[in-house]
Amino acid sequence: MPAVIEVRHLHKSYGATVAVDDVSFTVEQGEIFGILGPNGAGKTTTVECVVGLRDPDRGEIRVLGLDPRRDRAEVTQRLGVQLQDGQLPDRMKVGEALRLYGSFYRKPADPEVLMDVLGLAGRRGTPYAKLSGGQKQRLSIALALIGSPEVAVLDELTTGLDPQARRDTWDLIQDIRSRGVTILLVTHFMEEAERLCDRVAVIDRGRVVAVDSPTALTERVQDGQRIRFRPSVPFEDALLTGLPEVTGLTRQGDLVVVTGTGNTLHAITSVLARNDIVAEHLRVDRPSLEDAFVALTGDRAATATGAAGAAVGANQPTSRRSTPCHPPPRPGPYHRPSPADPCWDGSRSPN
Ligand SMILES: Nc1ncnc2c1ncn2[C@@H]1O[C@H](COP(=O)(O)OP(=O)(O)OP(=O)(O)O)[C@@H](O)[C@H]1O
Repeated sequence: MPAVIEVRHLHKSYGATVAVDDVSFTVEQGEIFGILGPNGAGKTTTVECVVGLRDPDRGEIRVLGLDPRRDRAEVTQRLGVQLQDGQLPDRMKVGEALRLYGSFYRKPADPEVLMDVLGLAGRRGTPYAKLSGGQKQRLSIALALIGSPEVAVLDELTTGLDPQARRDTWDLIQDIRSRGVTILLVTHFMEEAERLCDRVAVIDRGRVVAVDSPTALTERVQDGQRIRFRPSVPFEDALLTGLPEVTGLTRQGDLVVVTGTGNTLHAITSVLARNDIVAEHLRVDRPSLEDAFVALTGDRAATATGAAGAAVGANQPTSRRSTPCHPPPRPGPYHRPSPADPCWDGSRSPN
């Protein structure tokens, strides 16, 4: 079966800024495919080219075998898009927005069903301005799905949501995929990529540095496991750093953190025992996707970890671009390509 999305040697600059240098990947039917990368890596520019909102300088893109620029009317009918910074007029109601968007499509989904699935049924008559952040996010997903798309492109879909709303949204995305929709997902969140994505393209400085499943990416991390403990009595680093299994040792206050390969745990606990040292509060961490990400992209990807998911570059200032078609020139475009949308007709900010 041909790939649903094919991107080959995509290149896109904004003046002197090279946003996307050389990006290639394919997305197969029924996949949830993630694009992960630090701020400014070129993720949004890549998906904007994929959905036809930007003209690549070089490279080739096919979506369902179509050229997103040349065949844009057809691509628009078959591709649902939720891009960053979507906005609707404050007074537009949830039900109205869905009906309006549905009118752009040949085979619109039933707004009532979508509102049910997305937990918006009770909000049918609520104006956009009165929705919570999570409800706005769910509405933006509903608008991406109102055309019954075969492919959905979702950019930063859970940014700004609380942990529970984020988890609910993940369940929703899995449900959408189980209905046969192929999903291209841009994310900053490691846990999101790990939970949802079948495969991930890691993009750094406009280039793909790896494409693989989250598990396979994690397995690439050389330093394997990380062991933390509090020693019952002080000891010299050399006691453990001399072991062939140990690749590193750091101290965080009275906590010792050892990284290693092979059976590091056995090696260090044996040595400690022989020296009458008890490893208290011992914890073994397996490498995570975040470790793989940092290994692949270097220190630009310094991240914060947390139960709700580590955010790539969470401690970096957000680089901002001018999004296409901003401010929206007509009701509720969510910057989505629509035959009726001036955005779509090239009247937006320059490519
Ligand atoms: N319209 C634009 N005009 C000028 N520069 C832009 C424009 N859009 C993006 N850029 C620049 O291109 C580079 C890639 O931006 P892009 O938004 O594609 O990255 P990103 O990985 O999506 O970033 P983020 O995670 O912060 O959203 C950045 O240096 C950005 O500042």
